[in-house]
Formats: sequence, C-alpha cells, structure tokens
Amino acid sequence: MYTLTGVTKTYSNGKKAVNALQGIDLTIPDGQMVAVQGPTGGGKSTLLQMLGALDRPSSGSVLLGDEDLAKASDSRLTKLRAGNVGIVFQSFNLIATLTALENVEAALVPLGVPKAQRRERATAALASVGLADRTGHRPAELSGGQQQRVAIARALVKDPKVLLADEPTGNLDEETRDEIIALLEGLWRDQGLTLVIVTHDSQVAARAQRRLHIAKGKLRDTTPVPKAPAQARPPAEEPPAEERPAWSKPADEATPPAGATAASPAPAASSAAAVAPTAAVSPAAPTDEA
Ligand SMILES: Nc1ncnc2c1ncn2[C@@H]1O[C@H](COP(=O)(O)OP(=O)(O)OP(=O)(O)O)[C@@H](O)[C@H]1O
Repeated sequence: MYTLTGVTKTYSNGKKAVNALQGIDLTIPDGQMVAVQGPTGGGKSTLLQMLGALDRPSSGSVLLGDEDLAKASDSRLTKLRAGNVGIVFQSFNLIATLTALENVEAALVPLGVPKAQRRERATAALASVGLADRTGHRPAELSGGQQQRVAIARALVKDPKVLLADEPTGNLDEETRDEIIALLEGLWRDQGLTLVIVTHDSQVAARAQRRLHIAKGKLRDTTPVPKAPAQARPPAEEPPAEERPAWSKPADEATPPAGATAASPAPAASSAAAVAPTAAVSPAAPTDEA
C-alpha cells in the first residue's frame, strides 16, 4: 500500500522554480487499478517517479508499506525498486542490440539471479504476454505493440507488487492500445498487482477502478460515483382503505359488498439506497468483471 502525505516536488529550471507537486495526500491500497490523468505539465510523471522510487520528494513522505522512500538511501531505493516495482514507458525503452529474451533477462541481472533461472523466468514472462514465439527477435523486428509487450514482460519478470505505466499506449494505434490494456488488466487481475497507469486516453482511464486527476501539481480523486438505480415514483402517503376511518372512504368503498376483498396496500417503495463510491476508497480486489 502507498501512503503519500504532504508530498511536494520542486524543480529548479535555472532561475525559476517549478512546483511540480504541491502537497499530495494519497493512499493506494494493494491491488488497486488506478488511472492518473491531467494536462501536460500537470505533474503526472513526477507523481509516478515518486511511486516508483525513481526520485525523492522535496518534502513529505512516500510510504511503500512502512518504508519511507523519501528517507531511503540511494542503494536502498535501488533495491526497493528492483524488488517491488515494475515500470513501463510510452517509448518502450528496449535495448536495440538485444533480443526480446535478453532484454527481459537483463532486468534480473541487478537482482543477482543466476543465468539459468534468468532464462527460465524471462521465457515464462514473454509467454505470459503472448510472445513465446518472438523471444529471439530484436526490437526493430517487432511491431510497436509487440515491443510494448516485451517491455511489460521485462517489468513483470521481477515479480513486482506494483506495476507503473507511463502512457503505455501513447505510441500505439487504437486496436493495439486495446490489446495492451486488456493484457495489463488481465495481468493485474491474475497477479493481484497494484497497477497505476498515467494516460491521456479517457477510454484507458475508464477501465480503472479509481481515477485521479493532477493539474498544476494538485491532485483530485475523480472516480465517478456510481448512479443509484432509478427509483419508482414514491407511493401516495394514503393508508390502505381498511385502515381509514369510515367517514374518509368513498361511498362505494365504505360498505364493501359481501365477499369483496379490501384494497391492497400500495407497493412498498424500493429501498434504493445511494450506492457509495467504494471504488474510490476500498482496496481493490480484482474482480471478474474487469
Ligand atoms: N527533471 C526536471 N527538471 C525540471 N523541471 C521538470 C523536470 N521534470 C518535470 N519538470 C517540470 O515539472 C512539471 C511537471 O512535469 P511532469 O512531467 O510531471 O508533467 P506531466 O503531467 O507528466 O506532463 P506530460 O503529460 O507532458 O508528460 C512541468 O512543468 C515540467 O516542466
């Protein structure tokens, strides 16, 4: 689980300081799928860098579990990143001279995984993204969607708890975008990952359980609140005829003919209690619907 409290990030661009994050408070429970949207320069990538332990905040705390990433040493951050977090970028960031298998294996080198295991795990990771038959191809021999699959396999081969994706579909056509999002959703559901996707694409964001919006370094939770089902018109307040005093009954009702039944009470109003926006706050057990 992430707990961010009062997170700020200020960059100094020459003489001018840029407040990229301005007092972010955010909790992300384990296993939640979160989309982060917002205008260019709003602070999305900076937030992702904080979550991915790629950078430290200027102030505030970023807890991953109970470890404060803001206070961890450089070597500890590297370890935390390697063991817990997989990151996928818009531009794939694959090494051009290596095959798909070698690109994925390379992620395990800093973890000290022996060569034979690296090969085995990388082969399995590529199979899990549907590329079992492309392990020997170099990036230039793969389509954009396939390259992104390699990048996803490279992020997942470390068996992370968290997968962060910065515009993962930004360089892809619509059909490939849908395939990659379906793949990420499937991996999220099957592996119980926490998945945070930065995206400009509302259709991608709509798939997430939780939606955040960041502009000028300030964060808002914009998860849509589910609409309560349409309510039936409330029944008249009038009590059933048999409970009314005789003087209030219409003449033909006041003395029912023998054998006639009493008027039925009006149907009870449906108990359409408003549905709370659970997705915005609850831990996100991946569901079968996703
Ligand atoms: N390394 C850096 N040095 C200086 N300024 C930076 C740095 N990284 C980001 N910024 C500035 O911080 C602000 C937030 O940038 P960030 O990349 O987080 O925005 P973003 O929402 O991801 O934008 P985009 O959608 O264009 O990628 C911007 O004004 C940007 O210019």
